[in-house]
Amino acid sequence: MTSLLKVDGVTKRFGGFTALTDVNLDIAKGERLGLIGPNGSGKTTLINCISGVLPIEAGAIAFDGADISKLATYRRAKAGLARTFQIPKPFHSMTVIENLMVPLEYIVHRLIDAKNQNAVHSEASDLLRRVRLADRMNAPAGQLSQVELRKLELARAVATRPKLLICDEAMAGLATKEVHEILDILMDLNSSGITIVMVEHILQAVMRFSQRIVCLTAGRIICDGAPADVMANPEVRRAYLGS
Ligand SMILES: Nc1ncnc2c1ncn2[C@@H]1O[C@H](COP(=O)(O)OP(=O)(O)OP(=O)(O)O)[C@@H](O)[C@H]1O
Repeated sequence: MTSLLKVDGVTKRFGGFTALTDVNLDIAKGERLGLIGPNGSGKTTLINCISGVLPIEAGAIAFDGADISKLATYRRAKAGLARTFQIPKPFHSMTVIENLMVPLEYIVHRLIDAKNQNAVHSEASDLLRRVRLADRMNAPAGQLSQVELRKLELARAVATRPKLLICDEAMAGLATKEVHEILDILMDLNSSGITIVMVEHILQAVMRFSQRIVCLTAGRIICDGAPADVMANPEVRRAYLGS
Protein backbone atom coordinates (compact mmCIF):
# COMPACT_ATOMS: atom_id res chain seq x y z
CA MET A 1 0.00 0.00 0.00
CA THR A 2 1.32 3.46 -0.90
CA SER A 3 0.45 5.97 1.79
CA LEU A 4 -1.10 9.26 0.69
CA LEU A 5 -1.98 10.78 4.06
CA LYS A 6 -0.41 9.90 7.38
CA VAL A 7 -1.78 11.41 10.56
CA ASP A 8 0.73 10.57 13.26
CA GLY A 9 -0.09 11.05 16.94
CA VAL A 10 -2.14 14.20 16.40
CA THR A 11 -3.52 16.00 19.44
CA LYS A 12 -5.70 19.10 19.26
CA ARG A 13 -6.78 21.23 22.22
CA PHE A 14 -9.20 24.12 22.51
CA GLY A 15 -8.02 25.81 25.71
CA GLY A 16 -8.30 23.17 28.43
CA PHE A 17 -10.46 20.85 26.28
CA THR A 18 -8.74 18.11 24.30
CA ALA A 19 -10.74 17.54 21.10
CA LEU A 20 -8.33 15.00 19.55
CA THR A 21 -6.00 12.69 21.49
CA ASP A 22 -3.11 10.91 19.78
CA VAL A 23 -4.95 10.26 16.52
CA ASN A 24 -3.17 7.92 14.08
CA LEU A 25 -4.52 7.37 10.60
CA ASP A 26 -2.90 6.11 7.42
CA ILE A 27 -4.78 6.51 4.15
CA ALA A 28 -3.59 4.71 1.03
CA LYS A 29 -3.55 6.17 -2.47
CA GLY A 30 -6.84 5.41 -4.19
CA GLU A 31 -8.62 4.39 -1.00
CA ARG A 32 -12.26 5.14 -0.08
CA LEU A 33 -12.38 5.73 3.66
CA GLY A 34 -15.42 6.42 5.82
CA LEU A 35 -15.00 8.48 9.00
CA ILE A 36 -17.84 8.09 11.48
CA GLY A 37 -18.49 9.02 15.09
CA PRO A 38 -21.18 10.58 17.26
CA ASN A 39 -21.84 14.32 17.33
CA GLY A 40 -18.91 16.18 18.88
CA SER A 41 -16.50 13.24 18.54
CA GLY A 42 -13.94 15.33 16.63
CA LYS A 43 -14.53 14.49 12.95
CA THR A 44 -14.65 18.09 11.72
CA THR A 45 -11.77 19.04 14.01
CA LEU A 46 -9.68 16.27 12.45
CA ILE A 47 -10.55 17.49 8.94
CA ASN A 48 -9.68 21.03 9.97
CA CYS A 49 -6.31 19.88 11.29
CA ILE A 50 -5.61 17.91 8.09
CA SER A 51 -6.61 20.76 5.79
CA GLY A 52 -4.71 23.33 7.85
CA VAL A 53 -7.63 25.39 9.16
CA LEU A 54 -6.53 24.51 12.72
CA PRO A 55 -2.97 24.14 14.04
CA ILE A 56 -2.13 20.94 15.91
CA GLU A 57 -0.60 20.82 19.39
CA ALA A 58 1.27 17.52 18.98
CA GLY A 59 2.00 14.96 16.29
CA ALA A 60 2.59 15.33 12.57
CA ILE A 61 0.71 15.15 9.29
CA ALA A 62 2.38 13.91 6.10
CA PHE A 63 0.83 14.16 2.65
CA ASP A 64 2.24 12.39 -0.39
CA GLY A 65 5.52 11.88 1.43
CA ALA A 66 6.00 15.46 2.67
CA ASP A 67 5.47 16.87 6.15
CA ILE A 68 2.60 19.37 5.86
CA SER A 69 2.04 19.88 9.61
CA LYS A 70 2.88 23.56 9.44
CA LEU A 71 1.88 24.38 5.88
CA ALA A 72 -0.73 27.08 5.24
CA THR A 73 -4.14 25.86 4.03
CA TYR A 74 -3.67 27.20 0.48
CA ARG A 75 -0.33 25.39 0.18
CA ARG A 76 -1.96 22.12 1.28
CA ALA A 77 -4.64 22.73 -1.36
CA LYS A 78 -1.95 23.31 -3.96
CA ALA A 79 -0.28 20.04 -2.90
CA GLY A 80 -3.52 18.20 -3.75
CA LEU A 81 -5.65 18.25 -0.62
CA ALA A 82 -9.25 19.38 -1.09
CA ARG A 83 -12.36 19.34 1.07
CA THR A 84 -16.00 20.13 0.77
CA PHE A 85 -17.91 22.00 3.47
CA GLN A 86 -21.08 20.92 5.29
CA ILE A 87 -22.80 24.10 4.16
CA PRO A 88 -21.86 25.07 0.60
CA LYS A 89 -21.52 28.82 0.12
CA PRO A 90 -21.37 29.57 -3.60
CA PHE A 91 -21.64 33.09 -5.00
CA HIS A 92 -25.43 33.17 -5.37
CA SER A 93 -25.66 35.86 -8.02
CA MET A 94 -23.14 34.12 -10.29
CA THR A 95 -24.08 31.23 -12.55
CA VAL A 96 -23.03 27.67 -11.79
CA ILE A 97 -20.23 27.71 -14.36
CA GLU A 98 -19.00 31.14 -13.25
CA ASN A 99 -18.71 29.77 -9.71
CA LEU A 100 -16.37 27.12 -11.03
CA MET A 101 -14.35 29.46 -13.19
CA VAL A 102 -13.30 31.39 -10.08
CA PRO A 103 -11.28 28.53 -8.54
CA LEU A 104 -10.09 27.38 -11.94
CA GLU A 105 -8.74 30.83 -12.77
CA TYR A 106 -7.22 31.72 -9.44
CA ILE A 107 -6.25 28.39 -7.89
CA VAL A 108 -5.31 26.24 -10.83
CA HIS A 109 -4.25 28.57 -13.58
CA ARG A 110 -3.26 31.49 -11.36
CA LEU A 111 -3.06 34.75 -13.27
CA ILE A 112 -4.87 33.87 -16.40
CA ASP A 113 -5.03 35.94 -19.54
CA ALA A 114 -8.08 36.45 -21.70
CA LYS A 115 -7.08 33.98 -24.42
CA ASN A 116 -7.24 31.14 -21.91
CA GLN A 117 -10.84 31.91 -20.99
CA ASN A 118 -12.08 29.34 -23.48
CA ALA A 119 -9.86 26.66 -21.96
CA VAL A 120 -11.13 27.50 -18.47
CA HIS A 121 -14.74 27.43 -19.68
CA SER A 122 -14.20 24.06 -21.29
CA GLU A 123 -12.56 22.66 -18.13
CA ALA A 124 -15.43 24.00 -16.01
CA SER A 125 -17.96 22.37 -18.36
CA ASP A 126 -16.10 19.09 -18.08
CA LEU A 127 -16.16 19.30 -14.26
CA LEU A 128 -19.90 19.95 -14.34
CA ARG A 129 -20.41 16.86 -16.49
CA ARG A 130 -18.40 14.81 -13.97
CA VAL A 131 -20.72 15.87 -11.14
CA ARG A 132 -23.82 15.61 -13.36
CA LEU A 133 -24.69 19.27 -13.18
CA ALA A 134 -23.97 20.29 -16.77
CA ASP A 135 -27.65 20.91 -17.50
CA ARG A 136 -27.69 23.69 -14.84
CA MET A 137 -24.50 25.35 -16.10
CA ASN A 138 -26.11 28.72 -16.77
CA ALA A 139 -28.49 28.83 -13.79
CA PRO A 140 -27.73 31.31 -11.01
CA ALA A 141 -26.28 29.36 -8.07
CA GLY A 142 -28.92 30.97 -5.85
CA GLN A 143 -31.58 28.94 -7.67
CA LEU A 144 -30.01 25.52 -7.09
CA SER A 145 -31.70 22.79 -5.05
CA GLN A 146 -29.90 21.18 -2.09
CA VAL A 147 -28.57 18.26 -4.11
CA GLU A 148 -27.44 20.58 -6.91
CA LEU A 149 -25.61 22.75 -4.35
CA ARG A 150 -23.79 19.65 -3.08
CA LYS A 151 -22.80 18.77 -6.65
CA LEU A 152 -21.47 22.30 -7.22
CA GLU A 153 -19.52 22.06 -3.95
CA LEU A 154 -17.98 18.79 -5.19
CA ALA A 155 -17.11 20.34 -8.54
CA ARG A 156 -15.52 23.33 -6.79
CA ALA A 157 -13.31 21.00 -4.75
CA VAL A 158 -12.43 18.81 -7.76
CA ALA A 159 -11.50 21.94 -9.74
CA THR A 160 -8.33 22.13 -7.65
CA ARG A 161 -7.29 18.74 -9.09
CA PRO A 162 -6.99 17.01 -5.73
CA LYS A 163 -5.21 13.78 -4.93
CA LEU A 164 -7.28 13.56 -1.74
CA LEU A 165 -10.84 14.79 -1.40
CA ILE A 166 -12.40 15.01 2.06
CA CYS A 167 -16.19 15.25 1.95
CA ASP A 168 -17.69 16.67 5.14
CA GLU A 169 -21.31 15.48 5.28
CA ALA A 170 -21.89 15.91 1.55
CA MET A 171 -25.23 14.10 1.80
CA ALA A 172 -26.82 15.49 4.97
CA GLY A 173 -30.48 16.35 4.52
CA LEU A 174 -30.82 14.74 1.07
CA ALA A 175 -33.52 12.28 0.00
CA THR A 176 -32.45 8.65 -0.48
CA LYS A 177 -32.42 8.91 -4.28
CA GLU A 178 -30.20 12.01 -4.04
CA VAL A 179 -27.85 10.29 -1.60
CA HIS A 180 -27.35 7.52 -4.18
CA GLU A 181 -26.74 10.11 -6.88
CA ILE A 182 -23.95 11.73 -4.81
CA LEU A 183 -22.53 8.28 -3.97
CA ASP A 184 -22.36 7.43 -7.68
CA ILE A 185 -20.52 10.68 -8.37
CA LEU A 186 -18.05 10.00 -5.54
CA MET A 187 -17.47 6.46 -6.87
CA ASP A 188 -16.75 7.90 -10.33
CA LEU A 189 -14.34 10.47 -8.88
CA ASN A 190 -12.58 7.69 -6.95
CA SER A 191 -12.36 5.58 -10.13
CA SER A 192 -10.66 8.51 -11.83
CA GLY A 193 -7.87 8.27 -9.22
CA ILE A 194 -8.99 10.57 -6.40
CA THR A 195 -8.59 9.19 -2.89
CA ILE A 196 -11.72 10.02 -0.91
CA VAL A 197 -12.51 10.40 2.79
CA MET A 198 -16.22 10.52 3.53
CA VAL A 199 -17.32 12.00 6.85
CA GLU A 200 -20.94 11.07 7.19
CA HIS A 201 -23.76 10.29 9.60
CA ILE A 202 -25.80 8.34 7.00
CA LEU A 203 -24.52 4.87 7.81
CA GLN A 204 -25.98 3.09 4.77
CA ALA A 205 -24.13 5.56 2.57
CA VAL A 206 -20.84 5.09 4.45
CA MET A 207 -21.26 1.32 4.29
CA ARG A 208 -21.92 1.33 0.55
CA PHE A 209 -19.06 3.69 -0.20
CA SER A 210 -16.20 2.74 2.10
CA GLN A 211 -13.53 0.11 1.73
CA ARG A 212 -12.51 0.88 5.33
CA ILE A 213 -14.22 2.71 8.17
CA VAL A 214 -12.68 4.57 11.08
CA CYS A 215 -14.76 5.44 14.14
CA LEU A 216 -13.89 8.40 16.36
CA THR A 217 -15.33 8.78 19.83
CA ALA A 218 -14.47 11.63 22.19
CA GLY A 219 -11.44 12.52 20.10
CA ARG A 220 -9.96 9.02 19.95
CA ILE A 221 -10.06 6.39 17.20
CA ILE A 222 -11.82 3.41 18.77
CA CYS A 223 -12.06 1.22 15.67
CA ASP A 224 -10.43 1.03 12.23
CA GLY A 225 -11.23 -1.79 9.83
CA ALA A 226 -13.50 -3.35 7.23
CA PRO A 227 -17.03 -1.81 7.25
CA ALA A 228 -18.82 -4.95 8.49
CA ASP A 229 -16.26 -5.47 11.27
CA VAL A 230 -16.49 -1.85 12.43
CA MET A 231 -20.29 -1.96 12.51
CA ALA A 232 -20.20 -5.20 14.49
CA ASN A 233 -17.67 -3.86 17.01
CA PRO A 234 -19.34 -3.66 20.45
CA GLU A 235 -17.54 -0.42 21.38
CA VAL A 236 -18.71 1.23 18.14
CA ARG A 237 -22.26 0.01 18.65
CA ARG A 238 -22.28 1.34 22.19
CA ALA A 239 -20.67 4.70 21.40
CA TYR A 240 -22.14 5.44 18.03
CA LEU A 241 -25.29 3.45 17.61
CA GLY A 242 -26.36 3.45 21.27
CA SER A 243 -26.78 -0.28 21.43
N1 LIG B 1 -13.31 26.20 17.82
C1 LIG B 1 -13.65 25.44 18.88
N2 LIG B 1 -13.50 25.88 20.13
C2 LIG B 1 -13.80 25.10 21.19
N3 LIG B 1 -14.29 23.85 21.09
C3 LIG B 1 -14.47 23.36 19.85
C4 LIG B 1 -14.17 24.12 18.68
N4 LIG B 1 -14.45 23.35 17.58
C5 LIG B 1 -14.91 22.19 18.05
N5 LIG B 1 -14.94 22.19 19.40
C6 LIG B 1 -15.35 21.09 20.26
O1 LIG B 1 -14.59 19.95 19.90
C7 LIG B 1 -15.40 18.77 19.95
C8 LIG B 1 -15.39 18.09 18.60
O2 LIG B 1 -16.16 18.88 17.69
P1 LIG B 1 -16.30 18.52 16.15
O3 LIG B 1 -17.10 19.60 15.49
O4 LIG B 1 -14.97 18.22 15.60
O5 LIG B 1 -17.15 17.18 16.24
P2 LIG B 1 -17.87 16.38 15.03
O6 LIG B 1 -17.56 14.95 15.26
O7 LIG B 1 -17.48 16.95 13.73
O8 LIG B 1 -19.40 16.65 15.34
P3 LIG B 1 -20.67 16.69 14.33
O9 LIG B 1 -20.88 15.28 13.89
O10 LIG B 1 -21.76 17.18 15.20
O11 LIG B 1 -20.33 17.63 13.21
C9 LIG B 1 -16.78 19.22 20.41
O12 LIG B 1 -16.89 19.03 21.80
C10 LIG B 1 -16.80 20.70 20.05
O13 LIG B 1 -17.66 21.41 20.93
